Amino acid sequence: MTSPLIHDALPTVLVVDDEVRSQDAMRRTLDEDFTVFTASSAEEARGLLERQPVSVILCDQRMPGITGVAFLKEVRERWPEVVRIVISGYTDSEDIIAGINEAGIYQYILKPWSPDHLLEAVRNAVEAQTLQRQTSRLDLELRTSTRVLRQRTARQVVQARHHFGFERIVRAAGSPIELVCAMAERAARYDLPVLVLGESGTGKELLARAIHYASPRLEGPFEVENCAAIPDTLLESELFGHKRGAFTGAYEDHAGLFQRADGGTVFLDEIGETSPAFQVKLLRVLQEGEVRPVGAARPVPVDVRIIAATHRQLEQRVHDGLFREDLYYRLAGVTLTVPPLRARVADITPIAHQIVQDVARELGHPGAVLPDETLACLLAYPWPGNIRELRNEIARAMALHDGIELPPGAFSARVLQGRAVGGGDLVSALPANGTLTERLDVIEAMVLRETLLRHRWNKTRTAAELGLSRVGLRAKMQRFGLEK
Ligand SMILES: Nc1ncnc2c1ncn2[C@@H]1O[C@H](COP(=O)(O)OP(=O)(O)OP(=O)(O)O)[C@@H](O)[C@H]1O
Repeated sequence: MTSPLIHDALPTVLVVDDEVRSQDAMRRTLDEDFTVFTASSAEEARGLLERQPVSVILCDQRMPGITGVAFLKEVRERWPEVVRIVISGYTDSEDIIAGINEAGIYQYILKPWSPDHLLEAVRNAVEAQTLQRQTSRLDLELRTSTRVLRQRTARQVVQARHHFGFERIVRAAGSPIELVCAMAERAARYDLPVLVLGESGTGKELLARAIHYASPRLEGPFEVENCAAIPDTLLESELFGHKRGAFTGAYEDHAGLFQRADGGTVFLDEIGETSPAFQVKLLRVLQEGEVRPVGAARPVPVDVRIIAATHRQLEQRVHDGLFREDLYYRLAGVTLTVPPLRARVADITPIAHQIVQDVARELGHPGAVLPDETLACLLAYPWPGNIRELRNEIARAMALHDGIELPPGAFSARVLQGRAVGGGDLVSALPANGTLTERLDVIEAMVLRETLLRHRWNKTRTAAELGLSRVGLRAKMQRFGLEK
């Protein structure tokens, strides 16, 4: 065995041949471009491979005790990164062909070899090894970053679950939204489409998110599209994607929201506003489980759960021919109705407190206190814009009012007038959805609130005016969350 002066910059080649003359010939050919080691037997070669990193091994097929291919098979198992070349005469070719796959031979060179051919073969082998190393490094980096990404995703999932779970839906004990949440939590477990009905600002999106994070899809994305916000043509490309050149301005392929949400949930808000043409396309996606990007020849399979929402009476729209019946039934696997805020007066106080905290955090505000007089005022207003309106009112009052305590005067005239008339206009205050009992409950709560306010929360006088016993009045106040 000979060990050359190791030249750091040159790749290393190990020549294994029991004939010293062949070894020398190969060394002379390769010496200028490579650091060449030689070994006269498999035994010697093993010793060297154990001590010395080698890029390429050139092995004669005929050696005492072991064939080149059999030895290279061992090399493959123990030093898989070494690129293997076998050198043989014509008569050996059958053995080589039989073992070539098992030994993972990069190339075999026939004797008599020409120096140029040998040099080129070794150069190519070194290049192949460099590429292989780069690929393995990239592969490792990819696997590591995917793992980091997954870990981060798992952490984010826990956080998201905390931020968007059902506990984020603030409500008073006994609130009608409790029943909605209980149904939603059950529905979340099964891969059924969900249709969420309710007026604007009632928390339909919040409920949809909670469903996603309580579902087996929680690690997948939750993608939101407001179908009323963009014209039909854009909506199609936004949801289903488009191919480059599909229309003017489509400079690149674009993955649509459905593809981005693969494995997760798509929340389609304001579904009632979509055109009949778009409804047909959406129906096809739901039926076939695949989307066809605009301008694409082939559809792409997608695996998403759909939660759709609307403030419209969707069944009525079906009846009026404005919404496809077949699509309606596809979307309405489970239908949940979020009651308006005025139908759950008991929720106003805890939600208002939560909003104060949220807004303080978001605006970097020191925080605010809502005195009883202000809460009474908030309770008396019918909140046609629901929780979104409540949130806007509180944020505005916190931003504009000096001082921690927010008196009724910090709120807009609309809200103050609501208090003055004790519940506002009855018709506009009525919920758009719900059973007769639910709607009558809203009216009952408004009448109670108005009378209580007029009598400055004096229960004896309020009960007397309404023909109730004090105990009866207290029970109703409790039921509707009308505690001052
Ligand atoms: N129960 C609740 N507790 C606390 N915040 C709530 C609650 N419900 C809704 N919100 C808040 O009210 C605002 C409006 O809610 P959301 O956007 O979910 O309503 P929406 O019904 O989807 O409205 P739209 O139909 O207009 O899209 C959001 O800021 C949301 O965080």
